[in-house]
Amino acid sequence: MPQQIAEPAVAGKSSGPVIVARSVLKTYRKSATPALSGMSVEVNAGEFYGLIGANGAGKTTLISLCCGLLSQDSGTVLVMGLEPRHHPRQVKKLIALVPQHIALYERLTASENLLFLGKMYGLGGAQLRDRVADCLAFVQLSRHAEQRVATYSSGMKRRLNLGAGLLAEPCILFLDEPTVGIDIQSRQLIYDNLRELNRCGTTIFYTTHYLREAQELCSRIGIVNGGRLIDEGPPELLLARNQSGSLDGLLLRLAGTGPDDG
Ligand SMILES: Nc1ncnc2c1ncn2[C@@H]1O[C@H](COP(=O)(O)OP(=O)(O)OP(=O)(O)O)[C@@H](O)[C@H]1O
Repeated sequence: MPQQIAEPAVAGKSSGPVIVARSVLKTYRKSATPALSGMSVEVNAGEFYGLIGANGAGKTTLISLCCGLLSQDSGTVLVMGLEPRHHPRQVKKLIALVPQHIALYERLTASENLLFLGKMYGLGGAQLRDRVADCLAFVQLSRHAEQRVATYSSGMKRRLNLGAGLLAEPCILFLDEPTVGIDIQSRQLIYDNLRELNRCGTTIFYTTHYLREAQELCSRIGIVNGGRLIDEGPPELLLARNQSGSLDGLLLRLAGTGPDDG
């Protein structure tokens, strides 16, 4: 079982959607086709929401908009009622992003990485040291706290990447393919950690290519194709409604066989 982690201050106490995207359009500069072409999705407080879709479907773009890293061309994006592009600082206090790439300093130890990041979040002193210890324990890396990240396996780096995302006790955790390329043992540990976080009230918005994983973890799944949501629902309803035995089959049928299918 993962370590208990403190419940976020506001999470679980509000009801209604905490993430809203409405008719969002986004085309990258110099790109001929839109990355998002009328994306609409709502995620409620306390949900474990999974977004699945082919490469290039628009998942990372949506997360980047929600985290205030990009601006949409039109449409609405709200995170806990705030527009990330207009209130990036307030939104950043409420959320954390665990990106697809490993965002860690290889030459620093695990604790040094988290201490550095914690200071950037405005934490300090005993509070910061406690948070670092809690986050390392949560991802079961306490024993390797003083080891340089360069010596970590990819699974350990992924776990530390997740631990880093939890430092500021976010109300909403955005995870962009957090388990890509890691072994089943480390993946299982991450699943346990995420379930525990969600049980404690953290809303999780998550993208993955491991469809079984989405089916196992998520209370609701959205299927995105060509920059818009084409179906969504609890996994079992989604499968029943589409008379499909597996999410793989459903995704292939609804979203085509690959990113070039249009
Ligand atoms: N910085 C960028 N500049 C131009 N085009 C981009 C940029 N980032 C993404 N795109 C394009 O936007 C579309 C959506 O990309 P996005 O990364 O959001 O998809 P994704 O669903 O997250 O894909 P993956 O599963 O491969 O991570 C793709 O066509 C992609 O080529």
